[in-house]
Amino acid sequence: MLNFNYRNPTHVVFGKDRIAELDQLVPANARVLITYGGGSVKRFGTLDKVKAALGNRIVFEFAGIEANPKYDTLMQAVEVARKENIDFLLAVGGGSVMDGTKFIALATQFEGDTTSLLYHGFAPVPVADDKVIPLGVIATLPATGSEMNAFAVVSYQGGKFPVNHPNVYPTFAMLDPELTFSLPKIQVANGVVDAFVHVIEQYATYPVDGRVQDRMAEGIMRTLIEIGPITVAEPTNYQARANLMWSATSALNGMIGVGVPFDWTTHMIGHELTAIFGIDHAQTLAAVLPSVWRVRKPQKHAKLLQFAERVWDITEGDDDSRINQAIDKTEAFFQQVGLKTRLRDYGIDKAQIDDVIAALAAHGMTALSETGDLGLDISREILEKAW
Ligand SMILES: NC(=O)c1ccc[n+]([C@@H]2O[C@H](COP(=O)([O-])OP(=O)(O)OC[C@H]3O[C@@H](n4cnc5c(N)ncnc54)[C@H](O)[C@@H]3O)[C@@H](O)[C@H]2O)c1
Repeated sequence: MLNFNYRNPTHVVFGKDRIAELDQLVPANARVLITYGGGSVKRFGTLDKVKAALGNRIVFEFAGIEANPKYDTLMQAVEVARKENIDFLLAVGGGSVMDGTKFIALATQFEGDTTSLLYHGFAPVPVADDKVIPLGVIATLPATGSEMNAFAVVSYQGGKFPVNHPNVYPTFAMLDPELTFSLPKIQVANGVVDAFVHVIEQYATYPVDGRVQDRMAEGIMRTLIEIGPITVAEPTNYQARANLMWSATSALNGMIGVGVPFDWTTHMIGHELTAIFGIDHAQTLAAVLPSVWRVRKPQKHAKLLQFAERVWDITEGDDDSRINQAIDKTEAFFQQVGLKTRLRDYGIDKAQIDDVIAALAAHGMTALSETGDLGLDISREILEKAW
């Protein structure tokens, strides 16, 4: 196992009918900015319940944080936060709203060019620790794990940029499965696949004898395989949705990623596909992951074999056949929940792979993978196989 530090300060408040508890979770006398997206929180009555729970606090609202949140939109919220001396942010929404709110928390008191916050890759952005506005989240879409991690992804000038800082862990994350019942089926399917691929990026690398991490990862994946199709088909099945919600949070709250290598190739290629073609985040992952595996079988041999046996119960055949069966079953699982797994099915021409390669080059994505040896030539091979 590799050396690691682990700290996760987010207070998880899980279960139905918890919104009234905001009164204890949000500091009394706070000047609160509630952030949300396109209006589903208004339509389904969540916003009214949130405002009622906040009682006499001074509350402002910022609506319109879009999917794949844009820097320019978030800077409009930063202006509101600065003007109104906001000292607590409350995100109500999916990964895009939660991520966007983390960026607002960082940018509001940042002195200097706020676009510079976008260019630190996976390293924490350099802001003085006490200059981040605290935030809480009410998650309405189980997928990203943003509710219990310190990461955000922000869209800017045709690219998607990871941003992180230890002070943007939400102080609390309210996870009520019932708040997700209103999701369209495709968003639930996206959530199942997003969570699954988050686990994979921290699991399907090379073995370091991280037994707890591996078995937790395998447990999350088996859970997603069990409940994924059910929760897509039965939107109001509380137990299935509760298990999806906790799977998605557990997939990316840091626990399974401690002391093990990570990959993130699928995400980095996927981000370019979203930025260029507007394909939903999880759908890019569904198309890219099987192809990453088919190209990187030699590097991932041992973990893919373990994955075949422990996640899919595949015990027959030689090594290569077991790995191939596991990849095929994973691709079929993504299709079963409702996602397409080929780039051509998303309307991309084969010639447009050149645009993706150019974007990867422009964003410095030239040494991907758990070993940093995945250059543009291999990304091209992956994209061609995914087509
Ligand atoms: N921070 C992280 O660790 C992390 C990890 C993975 C992905 N991401 C990023 O998160 C973003 C995707 O987030 P997402 O998948 O949660 O989707 P999303 O937040 O973009 O939401 C997708 C759509 O669902 C709607 N929606 C949300 N909740 C709803 C509800 N309860 N009922 C009806 N509609 C609802 C939204 O309005 C939106 O139109 C991408 O930008 C991705 O890059 C972040």
